[in-house]
Parts: sequence; structure tokens; C-alpha cells
Amino acid sequence: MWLNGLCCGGLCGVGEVLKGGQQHPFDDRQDQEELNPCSDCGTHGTRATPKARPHVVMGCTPSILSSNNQQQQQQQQHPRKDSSSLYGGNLSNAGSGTLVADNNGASGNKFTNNAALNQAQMLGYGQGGKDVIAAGGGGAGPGEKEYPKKDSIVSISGLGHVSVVSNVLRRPTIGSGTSSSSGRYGHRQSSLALTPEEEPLDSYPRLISDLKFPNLLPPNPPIKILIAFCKNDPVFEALATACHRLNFEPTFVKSAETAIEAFQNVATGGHHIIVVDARYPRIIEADVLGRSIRNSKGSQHTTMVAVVKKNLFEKDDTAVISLLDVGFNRCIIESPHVSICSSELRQIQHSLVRPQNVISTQQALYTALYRSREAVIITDDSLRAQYANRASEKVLNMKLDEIVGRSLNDLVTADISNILSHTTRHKDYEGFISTRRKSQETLHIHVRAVPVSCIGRSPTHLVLILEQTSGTTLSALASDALQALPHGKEVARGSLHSIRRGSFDVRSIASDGLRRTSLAKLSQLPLEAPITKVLSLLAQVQENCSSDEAKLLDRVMEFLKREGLYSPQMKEIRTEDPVATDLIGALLTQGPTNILSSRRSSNDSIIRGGGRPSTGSIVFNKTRESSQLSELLNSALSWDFEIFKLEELTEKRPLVCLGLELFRRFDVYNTFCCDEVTFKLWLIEIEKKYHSDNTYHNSTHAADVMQATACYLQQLSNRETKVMDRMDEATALIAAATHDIDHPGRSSAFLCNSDDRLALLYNDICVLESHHAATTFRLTMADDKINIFKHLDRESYKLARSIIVDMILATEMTRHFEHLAKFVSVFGTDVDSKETTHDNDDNQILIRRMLIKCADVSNPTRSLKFCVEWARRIAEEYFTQTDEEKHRNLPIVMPMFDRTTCSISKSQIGFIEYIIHDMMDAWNSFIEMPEIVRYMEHNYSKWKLFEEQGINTLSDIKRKQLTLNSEATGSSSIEEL
Ligand SMILES: Nc1ncnc2c1ncn2[C@@H]1O[C@@H]2COP(=O)(O)O[C@H]2[C@H]1O
Repeated sequence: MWLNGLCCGGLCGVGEVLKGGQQHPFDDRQDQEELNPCSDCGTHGTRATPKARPHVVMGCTPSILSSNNQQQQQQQQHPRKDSSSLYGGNLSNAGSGTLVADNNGASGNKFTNNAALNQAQMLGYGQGGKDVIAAGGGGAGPGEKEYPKKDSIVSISGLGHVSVVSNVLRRPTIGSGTSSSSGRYGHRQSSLALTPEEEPLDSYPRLISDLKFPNLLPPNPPIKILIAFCKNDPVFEALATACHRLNFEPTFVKSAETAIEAFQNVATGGHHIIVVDARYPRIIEADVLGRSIRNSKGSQHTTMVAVVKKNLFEKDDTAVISLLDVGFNRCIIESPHVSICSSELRQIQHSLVRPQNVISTQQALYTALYRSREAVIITDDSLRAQYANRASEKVLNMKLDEIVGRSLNDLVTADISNILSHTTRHKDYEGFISTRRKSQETLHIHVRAVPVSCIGRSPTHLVLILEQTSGTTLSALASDALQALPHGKEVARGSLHSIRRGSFDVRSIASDGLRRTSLAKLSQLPLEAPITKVLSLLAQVQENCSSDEAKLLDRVMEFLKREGLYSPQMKEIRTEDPVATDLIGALLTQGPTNILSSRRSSNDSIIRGGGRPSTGSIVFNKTRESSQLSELLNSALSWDFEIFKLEELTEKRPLVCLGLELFRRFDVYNTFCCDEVTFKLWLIEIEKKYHSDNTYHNSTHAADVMQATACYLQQLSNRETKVMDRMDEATALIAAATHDIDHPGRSSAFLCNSDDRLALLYNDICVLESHHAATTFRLTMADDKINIFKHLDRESYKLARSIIVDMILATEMTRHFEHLAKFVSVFGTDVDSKETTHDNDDNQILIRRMLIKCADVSNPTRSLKFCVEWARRIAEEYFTQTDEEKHRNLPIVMPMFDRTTCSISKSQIGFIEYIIHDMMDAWNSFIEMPEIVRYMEHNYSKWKLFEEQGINTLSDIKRKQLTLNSEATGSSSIEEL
């Protein structure tokens, strides 16, 4: 039976009891705002009906239920003196009634805070309410009615009401000491119970201190053990028999993939122990499996054991250490003896599994804290915030990652020595302080500071409970609202004022005709855009100025009325060189026509043969094991990363290798709560979708863009003020990896001209980029095995999706100048970009778009040998397109890109001059990576030189590359340029 199974917390007494295990308590949609009248009695407000939230502490099944009741405003606050543990310090002292029950709905000796105790006490339930609240077990069956009895589990409403949820059959005797053999925790009959032979839960007598600061009891199922062994040898047999003897529930699997699947299985997974055979790394890669399990949701309290060969211990401990580093808790030596295996497992159960199970219950307490309406911040002994709940984000108007890690001195403006003078003497402090909200506005707020000693006797942590009194709340809200209001006469259309002002006169409508009526209505509608306001202000200025000024203003207004304020006027970009004109025109033009190119021709036909070579599966293990590869991946965040060497080592499949390395470095597995195996399978599928026969738009380009993205992210993460959070980093890497997926090696204009199905599907608009974004999600969501988003909650998924889609679409070049202009207008090259706020959704979008754009066309900013190779590859792809256009008699998008006549050097000069130079200048001022500008300038001068030397065609470039490569065998780092 669920604790919160009653309609209004049982006030009406006719509430229907939900059947245990029903969907209701698990359903997030139940988390609605309170104050609904009870549907059964129709009278009692359910304001304080506790919200029941499921908590997964091990595996995937919720096992603990927490509820949090907002205490009645007027109710007297009792001084709270108890504080001796981290839990006790915060939850005990929180003013809201917080009650945590197990998944049988019994609070038992789970957690009850002081506010809940006080509420119960006021209603006369037991001495101090403690016996009542702590009692557990028993209870009515589904549908039975309940009447308050003294010895009952209570549900406490914010209105101060207590309702009965279940009866207590045996009343515990508080303070009567512990039972002879139980000790503190000896009361559960379970393989997980701390002393399994003891009495049932509800008859265990508890100490008062246990009630105030208890360890929540862990969930109570038998021990589930997952055994991943590739063969049934004697070691396996001994282990299996030992499990049987210990009454463990084993699952046997033979590979890493099936192990992950078994562990993640919602119904049967979530094992307490996983034993992995680490003796045969070629069959089961224990380290990869270990990392994947650790990155799986609900694995943080699973004990992982590796079985290793005896000689592993005899040699040196590096192999053992590396297993421990990836998340194994223990390495045991292989043994074919059942008694040895039994004893090992027994010891693991006692020394690792039990403490883990107790610790796992913290999750419920953290959830209670997170849901609390009081702001709770916990600092360490040097007063740095270590924990902050959701309410504190609101109070301080800061994001969690801005609070955590910050010194208390930065969070409050008051002198905190007063607080410390109390807390260092183990005394609570109560009073008012001023908090420093991010908007620099201060907020006076009531604070209770409670010192907590986690180790030893002196305080190791400080718990701060910030309570907004109604006055402070209102003033903060009022000032927030005032700030949001438009000032002076500029009351926005759509605001209350404007709507009233715009309400139309019924009589005038009646006298005018229907058409005029609707026009009148239209003009009154709140449709005014900011630009309309600017225009009307300029029109006002025009009335009082000289005729010359008025003419000038006319021109200004003319420009402002054009669509696409940030789009460059293509016709105005006139390059002197026809090659550059062709290229820039093609890049900036949406749809089938190259707006800059005047030549249209179609003549020689060159047949482009061959389909896509088979993608095959990658031989990942082999390449991973190669020391060359791991050495190469060590430099994964260097701007001089050897991308073409990676392409060679991975047999043209560099994305999986580099992707896994970068995801690991940026902790993407944790951010997405998703294991490495899923990411690996995902990367394999994504890479397969890149066309390896494209010379440029293949998976090496994707890997290169991902690598540039990672370098930029790395650079941004070194900043004092955080620009990107973990989700931003993870999504940026994913967008980079997928941004050109399934690229056909032809431009969007080509697809439009050839009536390709993609052009028809996307109406000639953003054809390729729309296809890349759509393919990414279609592919990922189609198969759970590769669905890297599967563990994100709906909100996080929506956020991740919107960022990824937006970033992929930003790589579309027709909006290049628009993105650049917007970025420069906010983070302009002259102003110190560090001073510009990044913490603004619009600015964040600008940064993300610029980041992926600069990564996408970073090739001219890499060292010369890479820059030349990329230029060769893109030229080859352009030439192939021209070949096909000629062959199929299609309009030629870039007529100058003919393989027999085109100057590649000239195309690069134009590309750098018109597209790359300003963008990289702006990006460098923001990100501070001078090497990109130095490389770009060096490459530019080299292309000029090549051009003078007549190095133009593909074969010229190939010859030049040979000399460059032999020159570069020394080093080509930026320092030597
Ligand atoms: N070195 C280069 N020279 C000419 N065009 C380039 C070069 N690098 C990238 N591009 C173009 O810039 C475009 C950016 O978006 P895409 O990757 O879709 O396609 C790219 C190429 O068409």
C-alpha cells in the first residue's frame, strides 16, 4: 500500500487506497500543483497532499518514496537544535514536513524530519509524535476505510492535519534499548538486511537518535548477481555453485553486450553484484564493460568484481589498478574451489554490498531535499558550497553549477563571521542575511545555519536553510516583475495596457463596412514587432529634421524594411576573381540558382562511376589495441591532431575511435546517463551513414569537425566564467559528429536542380542540413540499442534535441553572414568578450552556432599540410559535381570548378578572404586561440605564393603535397611558422 494512496491525505476518511504497485505514484504527471479540492469529499483542499516521488536507488525500479509537505504558514516554528549528521543537519531542520517511506508505504524507521514530528505532536499523536510517525507495517487492504488511531502511520498535511494511512499492529517501545543480538540495524529478514536473522521491521525498538538521524533502510530484495563469463570453465562452475549456496539470484551472460542488456533490463536488471571475467580481454573487455556499467543509470551502488588470473597479482598492480580506475570495486583471483568463491562472495556481501545499499538510500534524501521548498545549501569546512537544492537556485537566481563550488562569501553580502562565531562552537545560528542574487540585486532572507560533523567532532559542513518570508518573496518577485516591464511609454503590444488601448469601439465597427472592420481589428492586434517600433520612432524624428537628414533617414528606413536584416546583399559582394565569385555565390545561395555566377554551361560529359563501397563493420578491437592509435588519441585535444593518420589507422573509420575518446574526455556518458557500449554502437551506425566515397564530406570530415569542436570546448572550459555546461558540451560534440550525416557529396543547389527527393521533401530550403538533422534523430530513435538519449528525461531530451538540431542547421552556409553579424554585434571584436554576458539563452545560441560553424570550416586554420589536403578534397568533390552536372545536362552551379581549368589556389584565396578571415578573427577574439588566426594567415600567404608559382590544378597540388609532407616530417607546429 502506498503512503500517499489517499485522495486528500485521508482528510475525508473515504479516500480510496491505491493498490500497491499501481502506476499512480510512479507517474510524474501526478506531480501537479496542489490546492485541488478532494474529488471524494469535495471539500478539503489538498494543498498539502504529499507528493509521492519514486526513487531508484539501485537498478531501475523505484524503491523508496519521499513526500514533502509544505508546513502551514502561520504555524509556529519550533526551534530545532538537533544536528549531528549531514542528513540531520538539513532535512531535520527543514521547515517543511518531510517524510520518507519505503515502497511498501511504511515510514518505518525511514526518515522523518522535525517539522513532520512537530506537526504530529501538535495533534497529540504519541510522545512528540515520534512513535506515531516511526511506526510501520500493517495497514488496510485496498479499498478499506481507515480511521485515525493513535498508533498509526500518519500523512501530514500542510494545513496541520494528520491523516491515517495505515495501522500499526505492534507499537514499538521507544528508548527501551536494542534487542540482544540486533545491534543498531538488526531487524530485517533479508539477504540484504544487516543482520538477516532478526525480527521483522515493525517490531524493532529504536533509539530516539535513530529516529532523528537514521540511516534509511535499504530496499529489501534478495541479492541479484550478474555473472559475465565467456566460458563455463571450473572457475565459472565454482562461482555458480557458490551463488546457489548463498541464495543469490544469478543471471549468467557470455558477452559484454548481453551483460549491459541484462543490467539495464528494467524488470530483471539492476544487479547488486556484477562479476566480470577479466581473464580473456579479447572476448570480454572488462574495462569497457566496467565503464559502460558505471555509466548506466542506477549503477552507482552496484558492486563490480573482476575475476583475474593469479599471475596478474604476481607481476605488478597496474592491470588491477586500471580495473579499479574504471569502476570495479574489487579484483579477485580465479579459483575453481566452491568454498573459496563462497567465502569471497560472502565477504563482498558484508563489506561492500551492505554499505552500498545503505548509502544508496541517500538518493531518497537528496530527492526530498531537492523537492523541498526551502532553499538548502551545504558548504564544506572552507565554506565552499558543495550542495544546493532546486529552491536555492530560485532564491539566488543562479544556476546550480554557478552556486556549487562558490564560496559563501560570494553568495551572501552579509558578514558571515557572525554565523561562524556560532557554528564553530557547534551552535546553530538564526537570523537574517542578504543574499547576492545574480542580478546583483540583494535579497534579505531568513537563514538557519547548522554545523554538522561528518568525521570527528569539529564541524565539517555547514547547512544553510534559507527561508523566504512572505515579504522578501514579494519584494523579490515585484522587483523581478518590474525589471521585466517595458519602461516609459514603450509599453509593448500584447501587454495588458496595450490590449486595453487596442480594444475597439463597437459603434465604429458597426458603421464601417465589414472589410474596414476587419482591417481595424487587424491594426489593433498586438502584432507590433520591435522593428515596427524603430520605424515609427524614426518617422517621428523625420518630422523635425532638415530635408537632407530626412532623405538619409528615408534610406535608413528603406534598409530596415527589407527582409533578412542580417543577410548580406549578395549582389553587393563582388569578388574580382571568377573562381571566388562562383564559390562564394554557391555557398551563400539558397535553392537552385547561384546568385553570383553568371555563366551557365553544360558540355563535356564525364561519367562518374561506382557506387558506395561496402561499409563493413569496423575492426575496433584490433585498432584500439594498436599502440599507435592510443598514442595518437593522446593528442585528441591538440590543434595539430593528425586526423589523416587516424583515418589511415582506422581504415577510413575514424569517427568511432575519436568519438569515444572525446565523449570520455567530456564525460558525455555521465551527462547522458548512458553507457559507453550504446555510444559505441551509435557511433558505428552514424559513421556507416557517412559516404566513404565522398572525397570531402565523409566521416573523416565529421571526425575533424568533432575534434575542432572539442578543442574549442576545451578552451572555453578553461575560462573563469563558465560558458558551456556539460549538456552544451555533450550536445555540441554530438552535433559535430552528425552534422553532415548521409551527405551525398553534392550541394543543396545540385539536389534542387536535379529534383532530388530530398529537395522535394524540404521544399528547396536548407535541404542538406535538414536531412542531416532529421537522419540523426530518425536513426538514433529507431533502435534502443543505439539510442543515446534513452536515459534522458523528457525535458533534457527536448533540450538536447533542440540544441543539436539548431547547431546542425547553423552549418548551412546561406545564413553565414547573418550568424556572423549577430555574433559580432553581441561579442564584437573590439569589446572584451569576457564582459558580455553568456548567461542569456539568445547569446548561448549565438555561441553554439558560431562554435560549430568555425569547426565546420576550420580546415584553412589548420597547419598547412592539413589545409592543403582538405582543399584538395573539397575541390575534387566540387569537380565531381560539375562533371555530373555536365553529364546530366543540369545547370552548373559552379562553372569555374572544372577539373581541367580551375585554380584551386585562387578558390582558397577567395574562400579565406570572404568567408574565413572575419569569422576566425571574431572567433579568436572570443575564444582566444591565436593559433587559428596564425595558421590562417600563414596558409593565406602560401596560397598566394602557390598562385604566383602557377600551382593550381589537382596534380599541381598533389605534387606540392609531396614536398610539404617531406618538409613536415620534422614538425609543422605553429611555433615554427
Ligand atoms: N577549403 C575550402 N574551400 C572551399 N570551400 C570549402 C572549404 N572548406 C569548406 N568549404 C565549403 O564550406 C561548406 C561548409 O558547409 P559544408 O560542410 O556543407 O560544405 C562546405 C564546403 O562547401
